[in-house]
Amino acid sequence: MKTLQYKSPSVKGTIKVPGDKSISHRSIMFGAIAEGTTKVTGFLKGDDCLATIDCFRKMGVQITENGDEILIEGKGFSGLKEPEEVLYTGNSGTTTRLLLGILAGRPFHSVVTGDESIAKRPMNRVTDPLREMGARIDGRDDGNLTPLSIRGGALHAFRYELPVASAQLKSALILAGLQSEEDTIIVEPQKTRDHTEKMIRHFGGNIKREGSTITVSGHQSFKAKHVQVPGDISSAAFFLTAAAVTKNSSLLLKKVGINDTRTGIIEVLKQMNADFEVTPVNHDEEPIGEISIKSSKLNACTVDGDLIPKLIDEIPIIALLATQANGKTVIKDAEELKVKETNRIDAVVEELKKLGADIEATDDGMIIQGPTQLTGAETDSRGDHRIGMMLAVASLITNGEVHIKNPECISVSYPEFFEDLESVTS
Ligand SMILES: O=C(O)C1=C[C@@H](OP(=O)(O)O)[C@@H](O)[C@H](O)C1
Ligand SMILES: C=C(OP(=O)(O)O)C(=O)O
Repeated sequence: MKTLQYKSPSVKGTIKVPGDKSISHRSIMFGAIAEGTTKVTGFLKGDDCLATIDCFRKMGVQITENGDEILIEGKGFSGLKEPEEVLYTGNSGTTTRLLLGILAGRPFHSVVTGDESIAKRPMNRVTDPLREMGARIDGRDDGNLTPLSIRGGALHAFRYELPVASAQLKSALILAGLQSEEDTIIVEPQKTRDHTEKMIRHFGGNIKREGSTITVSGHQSFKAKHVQVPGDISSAAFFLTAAAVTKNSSLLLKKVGINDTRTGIIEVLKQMNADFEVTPVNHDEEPIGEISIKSSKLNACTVDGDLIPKLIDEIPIIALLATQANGKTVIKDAEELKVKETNRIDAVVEELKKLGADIEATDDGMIIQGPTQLTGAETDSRGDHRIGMMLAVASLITNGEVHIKNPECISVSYPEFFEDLESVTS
């Protein structure tokens, strides 16, 4: 249990959030399937990405830590060995789903399982199309739930329209497609984060995009590269909110990834009239920027449609922002929240209600009326890192203590979160 109480704090100073989780996972995967030594700097040493490292070590890939660097001795797709042990993906949906895409093309047997939250998350969105490509996959609920058993092998030509906007599903099919005998064509209903596509190009592979259609050719091989992981905008969102909702605040966030498939939070801050500025500092494939933000007088807004995939993980903290914005904020088209680490519609609504927020769940999102003075209460992260961090930021503006059950889960994406929060609050 964590107890937090602040008396009218300001959020001030400079902060560098840890590495991007999505890019960190992919850096290990591409380092493992490339040939040569890949060096990764800025890697997120959170539980989820450490689970990815562990899975590839179990397939015989040598991965070492050298201070701030991770070194991966890749030997190509064919260098991956049949694991003797179960591949344990912990709490990480990204590890589980992307790994399935790699395993689908490997000529060996493996078993993938995760924690009790992963055991409830739907895997058939990935296993059904991978079976159509030629992989043999079985598991509970006809291959929908972990543990999953995979026997990969030759994959054939495949065209698939994704039934759901999911970068994990898209990436799993791309990773399988890279090993296929023929082309794989994937059509996205909405644009989702494109870190996999960018990493393929970075490692010397090719992938084409025309409108919403992605074409991946098979039998690709990659050469080791240096990957520099930018700060995670999904982690930055908690501090952007902390500064915007508190008085006399002024915060600078350095080296934040501002890939335009991830900047939905920036668009929401703009719509809410927040006092902030984004300054790009490079123009690389994965762009990086500095974001400065001050205490803000916020207006309510609508968050929906194509914006949702660009901020899907930020919705818990956007809900908190909305409790401080003037008017009715409507979040819709976000059914995917129901299949994250928790059902995040229920978790956000029920936990924020405990703090006195005026918030209602809908079938595909939530409606929040603001501004409200929040009050202290007993709350529960429910084992979901993003709910835990949202509740911790909420404690900055409650007029009593906030007790958070199971705060440890925050180490999934942000092991130093409480130290960083401490360092910018006064
Ligand atoms: O591809 C990725 O790295 C991720 C994709 C998103 O999931 P979905 O693909 O399920 O939307 C996101 O919620 C998750 O935190 C990371
Ligand atoms: C949904 C998330 O991650 P994953 O799907 O990888 O568990 C998240 O980090 O909010």
